[in-house]
Amino acid sequence: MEAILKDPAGAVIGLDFDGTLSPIVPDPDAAVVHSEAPRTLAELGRHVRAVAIVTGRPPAKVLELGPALKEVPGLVILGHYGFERWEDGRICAPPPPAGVPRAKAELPLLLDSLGLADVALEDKGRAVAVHTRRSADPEGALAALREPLTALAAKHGLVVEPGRLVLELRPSGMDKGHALSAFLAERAARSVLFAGDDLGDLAAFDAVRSAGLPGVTVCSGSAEVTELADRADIVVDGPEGVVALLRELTSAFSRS
Ligand SMILES: O=P(O)(O)OC[C@H]1O[C@H](O[C@H]2O[C@H](CO)[C@@H](O)[C@H](O)[C@H]2O)[C@H](O)[C@@H](O)[C@@H]1O
Repeated sequence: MEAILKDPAGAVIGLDFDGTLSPIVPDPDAAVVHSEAPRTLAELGRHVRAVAIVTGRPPAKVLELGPALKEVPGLVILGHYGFERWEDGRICAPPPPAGVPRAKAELPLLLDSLGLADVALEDKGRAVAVHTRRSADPEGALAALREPLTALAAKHGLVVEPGRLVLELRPSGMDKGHALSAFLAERAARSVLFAGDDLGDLAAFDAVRSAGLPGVTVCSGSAEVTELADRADIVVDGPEGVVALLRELTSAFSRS
């Protein structure tokens, strides 16, 4: 953190969305960005080299759940684990893989055969997520789904990305670590801070460690995922704690 405080103009700040900038809620479509996050990111952005949201969500969805983020100067959203990028009001995205609609078409029958009709599907375009948060037995449903979804993903050239009571079928070849590393190089970062809450953020933590730069990893803590806290430099209390930390950083930059 010392390097970031000394030289904010060289710092890149990477932030996950769900569970980090947006509190976890039962319905993925009902998630909203923390009310103070857009203003905080705008203020932070005035001091640092770049602020990027690095998320498993499509960028368009992030902007739907946090419309005020569109007004944050210079903000970049690396969505779908880095496959899609939003910047300056434009989305850059390669064509979605054919395996996703094929896997999605097979899901209802598979879920039915497993007796798991109460799980929720999230069509993400470039991926499809199976959520168990609102099931009668969320952990049991997740365990029952792991093997059949892995087989379905393999059949259609996809991989399974595990998350908070969710298993997502998505294309391989990209993760938050690759996305963050490429962004650090692009911006010639001199230091980096990344905050996340979920298993998909571990790749970004690894990218911070291997960047060859002074780096800070922040865990947006929850009782649901403990792996990140063990590997983080700083643990804060959920999105409220993340926003408070970013505010403190901005105040420190303003004072110096
Ligand atoms: O990379 P992220 O920004 O953390 O996105 C990861 C997944 O987040 C979303 O699911 C999670 O948040 C939901 C809303 O709070 C919650 O209902 C769900 O249980 C969580 O797993 C999102 O729906 C997924 O598409 C993202 O991949």
